[in-house]
Amino acid sequence: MDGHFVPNMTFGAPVVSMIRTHVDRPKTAGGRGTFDCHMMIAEPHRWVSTFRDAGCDLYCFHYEAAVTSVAATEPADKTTTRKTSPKELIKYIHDLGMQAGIAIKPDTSVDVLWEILENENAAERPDMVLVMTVHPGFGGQKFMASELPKVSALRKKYPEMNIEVDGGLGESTIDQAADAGANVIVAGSAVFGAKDPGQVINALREAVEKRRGGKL
Ligand SMILES: O=C(CO)[C@@H](O)[C@H](O)COP(=O)(O)O
Repeated sequence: MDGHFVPNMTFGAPVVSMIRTHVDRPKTAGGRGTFDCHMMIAEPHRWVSTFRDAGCDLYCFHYEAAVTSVAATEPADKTTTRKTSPKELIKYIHDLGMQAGIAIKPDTSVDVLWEILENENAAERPDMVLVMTVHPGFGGQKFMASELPKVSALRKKYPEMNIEVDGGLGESTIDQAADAGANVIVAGSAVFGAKDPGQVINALREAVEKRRGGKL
């Protein structure tokens, strides 16, 4: 969170880099975990290489930020090329060796994603879609079930794609999200506020696995 795209600020690349030293690389690379960096920031093209170098595995940017990036001035960091369209940005993220995610806010229609997902060039297609189930900016908000039809529509067209939900997820809301087809779950308050975080994580994982025949 950068205080521009959303009205709040959180940690940046140096913190990601420090945490990375305590967490193995992705399972696919023999490690324990994937660093999925949800970039709630304006001008997401400017930070791709910085977060790659910090240890990010999946760089997830907001559709709204990519399409509204202004091209009037050069980026301060001239080592990165300005990328304004989602498909260019996805290719750039892939070129730098990361997976690419694209996120939409509650006010954004899922229809903006079809053209991006149907791109014939795999390098320009996202590996994951994130459907926000709160307005981004703050943890601890109420889950918006109104966003789940977007998840269902995506799952119907893309049975195997990673579909993430974020905001207000916990044991009381996971069934709705999993029923709609979400298989990547972000939970802040429910996990960090729990007496037994591991138990909550297991419950969320099991709810998804149950719907997906044992696979996330
Ligand atoms: O960053 C955001 C929203 O901006 C989310 O990732 C929340 O932080 C998730 O937290 P909870 O809604 O689970 O408390």
